[in-house]
Amino acid sequence: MKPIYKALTIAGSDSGGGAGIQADIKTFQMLDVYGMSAITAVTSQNTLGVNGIYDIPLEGIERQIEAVIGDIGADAVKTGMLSKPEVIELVAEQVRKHRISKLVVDPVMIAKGGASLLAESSQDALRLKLIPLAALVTPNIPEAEVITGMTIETLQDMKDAAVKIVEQYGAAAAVVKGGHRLGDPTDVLFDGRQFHEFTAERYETRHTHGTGCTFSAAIAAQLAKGSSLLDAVQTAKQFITLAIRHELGIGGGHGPTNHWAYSRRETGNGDNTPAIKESE
Ligand SMILES: Nc1ncnc2c1ncn2[C@@H]1O[C@H](COP(=O)(O)OP(=O)(O)O)[C@@H](O)[C@H]1O
Ligand SMILES: Cc1ncc(COP(=O)(O)O)c(N)n1
Repeated sequence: MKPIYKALTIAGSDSGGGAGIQADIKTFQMLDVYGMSAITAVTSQNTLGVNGIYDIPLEGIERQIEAVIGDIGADAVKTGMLSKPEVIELVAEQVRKHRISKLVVDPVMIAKGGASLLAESSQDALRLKLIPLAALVTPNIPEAEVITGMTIETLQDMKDAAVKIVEQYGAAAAVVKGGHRLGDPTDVLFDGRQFHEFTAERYETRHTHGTGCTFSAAIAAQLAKGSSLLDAVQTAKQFITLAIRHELGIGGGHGPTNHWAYSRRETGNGDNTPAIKESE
């Protein structure tokens, strides 16, 4: 029998199903990984924005993590919306306690509609407590600017930020995502030794709700299955590029991406694997 690989997401719930826990579990499932969740906050949210955030008490978050890891186990863990410093500290403690090495930290800060998903007071905890435990941190450009205090405009700035997250803050690797720059989006991975750039064609769309969650969940899924970091990021880039290109067009605002597209790419309901240029 094939082994069952398992991944846990510690993140917020998006009632609209496009980001957060829902995006993560859909992505795990499409990549043949058994998905589990520890919910940090429930958001009432749709493609138009977030109109309510209901934090789960710390004890509830801790119990979800203990319940899952204590019984089922997780081959990889990813984090999303953690909102408060106490939550970040709790998650860091759990990661250390359970010796989780394949930890992907997506430093979610602001939803596409502008709602803040991370208190400003959490930024230090993120930098000092969680990032040092990460196998990979996956900031977009505004998040990388907050973490590093740098202004990021050029590809070189993205590289410098990735290096700072690794060398100064102690993550094993960082990928700075380029979706917020103009032109074809290039993501820059620094693995502690080398840079790798992943460039896909930009698809003009407003339906990019949950792109960051989906991308980091795909990386976590691939790591859970034993992929190298480089292969995991490459697959995740293909997964997110297809998911964006095959937009579902749901809702009146920033709609979700298409989590089916990657696994249907060879059966006619998707596309062939998109061209993604990789350079060092
Ligand atoms: N319009 C687009 N077309 C193709 N790829 C995109 C587009 N927007 C974002 N991406 C890719 O989606 C992923 C998430 O992007 P980004 O927008 O930078 O982060 P976030 O969703 O966290 O804000 C990255 O791999 C990025 O390159
Ligand atoms: C619960 C939750 N978590 C994360 C995001 C960020 O989503 P995006 O990938 O669009 O920045 C979100 N909108 N809601």
